[in-house]
Amino acid sequence: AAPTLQGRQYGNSTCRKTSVAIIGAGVAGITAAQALTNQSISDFLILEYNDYIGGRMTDTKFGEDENGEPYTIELGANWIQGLGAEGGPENPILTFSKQSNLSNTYSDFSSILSYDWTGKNDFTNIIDEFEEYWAIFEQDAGTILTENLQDRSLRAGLLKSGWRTGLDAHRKAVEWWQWDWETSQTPEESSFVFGIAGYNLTFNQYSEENNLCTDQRGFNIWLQDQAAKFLEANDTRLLFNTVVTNITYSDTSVTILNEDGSCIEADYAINTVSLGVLQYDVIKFEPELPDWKLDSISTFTMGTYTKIFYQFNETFWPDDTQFFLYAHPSSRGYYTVWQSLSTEGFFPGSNIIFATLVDEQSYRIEAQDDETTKQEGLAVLRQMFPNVTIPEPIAFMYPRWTKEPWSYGSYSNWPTGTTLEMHQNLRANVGRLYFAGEATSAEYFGFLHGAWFEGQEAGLKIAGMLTGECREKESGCDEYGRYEALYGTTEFAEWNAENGVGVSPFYVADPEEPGAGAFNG
Ligand SMILES: Cc1cc2nc3c(=O)[nH]c(=O)nc-3n(C[C@H](O)[C@H](O)[C@H](O)COP(=O)(O)OP(=O)(O)OC[C@H]3O[C@@H](n4cnc5c(N)ncnc54)[C@H](O)[C@@H]3O)c2cc1C
Repeated sequence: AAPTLQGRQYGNSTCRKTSVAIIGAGVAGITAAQALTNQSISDFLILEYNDYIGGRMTDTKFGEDENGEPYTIELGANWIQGLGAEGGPENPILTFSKQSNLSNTYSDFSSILSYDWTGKNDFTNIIDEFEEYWAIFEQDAGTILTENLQDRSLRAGLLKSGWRTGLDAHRKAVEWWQWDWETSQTPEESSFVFGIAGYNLTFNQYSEENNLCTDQRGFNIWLQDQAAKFLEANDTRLLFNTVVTNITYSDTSVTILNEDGSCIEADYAINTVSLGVLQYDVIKFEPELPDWKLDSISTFTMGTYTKIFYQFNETFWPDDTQFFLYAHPSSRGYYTVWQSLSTEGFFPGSNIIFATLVDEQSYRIEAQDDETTKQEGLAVLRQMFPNVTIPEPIAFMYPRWTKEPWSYGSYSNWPTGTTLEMHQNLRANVGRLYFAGEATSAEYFGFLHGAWFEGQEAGLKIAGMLTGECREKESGCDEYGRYEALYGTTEFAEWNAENGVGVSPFYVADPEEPGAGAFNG
């Protein structure tokens, strides 16, 4: 039966009681629970939509090996990004991966060949060229940051540095490989300052190295192993297949209603659902979330990153190369990056290769059937390798991240003109309801380690408030800071003729009052 609100008994003894309710068993939810456990708080419940620990770190079985066994492939997060260098911190995801003996292989981005509609065509020199511009626009972003100048789009930053694609398909492909492939959005859609800062905080602070998980237990095994340190098998505090539909919050408690009619009454709650889930209004909040919260939820963006997997009966591409860059003559981002798994260190002999599409291209293929997409990719491969007779694949699949009701997209991004204050409002609690996850990380949005640190911080803050003992030194154990009004730079009085606006933007022509709209007399 469809769940209704009628069976709801808030504050009534039929609600299960707990100190802390955690919504989501992804990275942030598990680390929040671990932080609570480490502060001796064991009275929590984790409510999870799916039936596994991992959230957007999720895998599936695909194709088959020579023994007829399927491969485990990652549909979501796949890399440990920014491993860490000597003298600097180690990425916590690497630390946990080591504890789980996770199989992973270094992604060598210089192992790349380039192609276009004519077949093989070496334009990899443009990659080096782009990196020279990077050194310039990175400096510009730093100046904007330190001097509190106005943010602009990454596109504006690129143009200012002198980088141009014009209509050149090869330059567009290189730009896509260097930017969109990482952030899942275009330079037009991305903040210049926070895009570059986010990049540096991961790849300069840790290192530029990325390792791809090839573990046949699935990437999320490391998170399951961490969870097993404080959750028992079939722990009754972990509720799978539990879909939260309503949250009632106040300064004294949080009550949560689930789709199955059950309810939870908690002293505190941590909501770790994705920004996409928040944007789709899946969960009804009571009272309605305040304006400053709704503004931040609607400002930050959720990108989509789609991996399209093909298995063939042979490896017809060079099996010593990891990446294949393809420039389509007119469509930017059209099957631009292909990644071989049939390569030493990955799944050699698997004959598996996958393409990545993001953003508008992802939305386009999510709206069409599998067969159409399969044929599009095959047509691209046939352009890339004109001398090979490319057969139909023996296995094919791709996920539709934008349509997943527990994710609605892949990971977040900062649009042009955002501020740290606007972002802080995404992190800030409302009453006793807290928020954590990849998107609430100002430092590492979009990454596993971002979710990790944010879950930990929310858990520690709440533990501090419950026990009166603060472990969270830097940001404190009270509520998150918030900014209820965020002002721009242009005062209303500056809307005047001197600045080029001689007519009031609120003026509507009125025959009774001719000329009434003019400013300044
Ligand atoms: C395609 C893709 C590729 C990526 N690649 C990388 C990568 O290579 N490296 C990297 O570091 N990061 C990568 N990421 C990002 C990384 O996966 C995320 O940053 C991270 O997993 C987010 O963790 P989280 O805990 O914030 O959110 P989630 O993992 O989304 O956890 C939230 C949990 O809440 C649950 N939930 C949602 N709605 C409800 C509800 N109504 N009721 C109950 N439960 C609910 C969800 O099922 C989920 O388990 C990638 C993501 C995607 C999708």
